[in-house]
Amino acid sequence: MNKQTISDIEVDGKTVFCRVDFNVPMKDGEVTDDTRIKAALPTIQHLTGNGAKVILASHLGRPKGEAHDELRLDPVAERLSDLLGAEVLKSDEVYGQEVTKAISEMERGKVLLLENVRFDPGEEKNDAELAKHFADMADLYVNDAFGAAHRAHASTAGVAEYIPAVAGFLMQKELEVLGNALTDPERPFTAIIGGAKVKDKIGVIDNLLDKVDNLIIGGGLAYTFVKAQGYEIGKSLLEEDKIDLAKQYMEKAKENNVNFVMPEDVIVADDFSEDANTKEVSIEEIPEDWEALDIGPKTRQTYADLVKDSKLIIWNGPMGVFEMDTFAGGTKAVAEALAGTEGYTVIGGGDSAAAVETFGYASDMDHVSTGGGASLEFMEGKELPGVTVLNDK
Ligand SMILES: Nc1ncnc2c1ncn2[C@@H]1O[C@H](COP(=O)(O)OP(=O)(O)O)[C@@H](O)[C@H]1O
Ligand SMILES: O=C(OP(=O)(O)O)[C@H](O)COP(=O)(O)O
Repeated sequence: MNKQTISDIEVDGKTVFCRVDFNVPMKDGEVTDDTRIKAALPTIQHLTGNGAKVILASHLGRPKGEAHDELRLDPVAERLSDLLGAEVLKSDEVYGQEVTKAISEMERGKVLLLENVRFDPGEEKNDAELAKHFADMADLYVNDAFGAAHRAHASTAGVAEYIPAVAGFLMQKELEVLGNALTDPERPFTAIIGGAKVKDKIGVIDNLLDKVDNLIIGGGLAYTFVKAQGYEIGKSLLEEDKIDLAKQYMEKAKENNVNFVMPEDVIVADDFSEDANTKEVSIEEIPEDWEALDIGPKTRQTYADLVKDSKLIIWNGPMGVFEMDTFAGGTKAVAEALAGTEGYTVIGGGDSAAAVETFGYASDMDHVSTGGGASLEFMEGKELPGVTVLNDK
């Protein structure tokens, strides 16, 4: 990586403003999944262990510049404290006198978590005043918030204008794993793209067609491609204005000698519900009033075989409506294949990560990215503002 990291810089005696992505799922005031908090621990422990005062900043949800009690970071501070086995100070302010006082009274090796930075209207506007307030608190900026690296906000980008700025370990790992996968891939290289966000993912497909050996399409995304091939898809998910693009991509796949793999059979349902009537049909036979909500058994086998024979597999987006047991089989089969392959496996995207977690395969994956939107934009070849602002090596 051509950006400086915390390994390149002395932190002893420094006050560090460290942006993390603690945008974690919560229910009734409790953190329900602490993956993102755990992922930031190596950076936090490196800083505290090497004599820095650590100021942590994160967003939670989308409060749009106003304080909302249910989006305060107190439960996150509590969980972080449990994980660190050490006290975590928590401020109710994003910046200001209370914060300044807490920092000046803090000992080295201690951690202070600021309030949800999106309570301040300047955060998402990348307001220079707010960025200066952040920079004034510290000697060094560390960005470890890979999940928010595609946002140009005051705490993810603006602050880096004023003090030295380096990447944390999580940021470094995410960029290296995803970067290596894309720039110097082991082959056969297979990408599996599914889910429902056709608009968001179509750009990734374009970029991946220049890099992969196999491009496997599943989930709701598949049916725009099936339609583009001239088959009827009943009431399955369709992005009408992307049909021409889908055709272009299938052409591009041929030109680039990419094995473009689509479902050959599917599970169709007469209703979008768990107890709908279902049947297995070939892709040419989707009935008019039915919708395809999962890939069928032959397709699962084909996809699993390709995964088994690949050296590198990137997976983004479930193969079916996996939240309903009736349509979870395809996603489960692909997750199982990834868990069993000897190839290197990379999972990106909130729902795919949740699926491997739900099915108990998370620990069998080589890398489960903490960024959904961020990993997609990275794979699309877009610049991530939260990375661009960091100091070059
Ligand atoms: N055949 C399908 N029809 C409709 N929705 C689908 C289908 N297959 C998957 N989905 C839905 O796609 C959603 C996930 O899509 P997406 O957000 O693009 O994935 P990710 O978060 O992994 O990037 C899930 O809620 C799932 O129910
Ligand atoms: O959860 C996040 O994005 P993700 O769901 O795409 O991984 C990040 O914390 C970014 O949050 P945002 O999309 O509100 O800027």
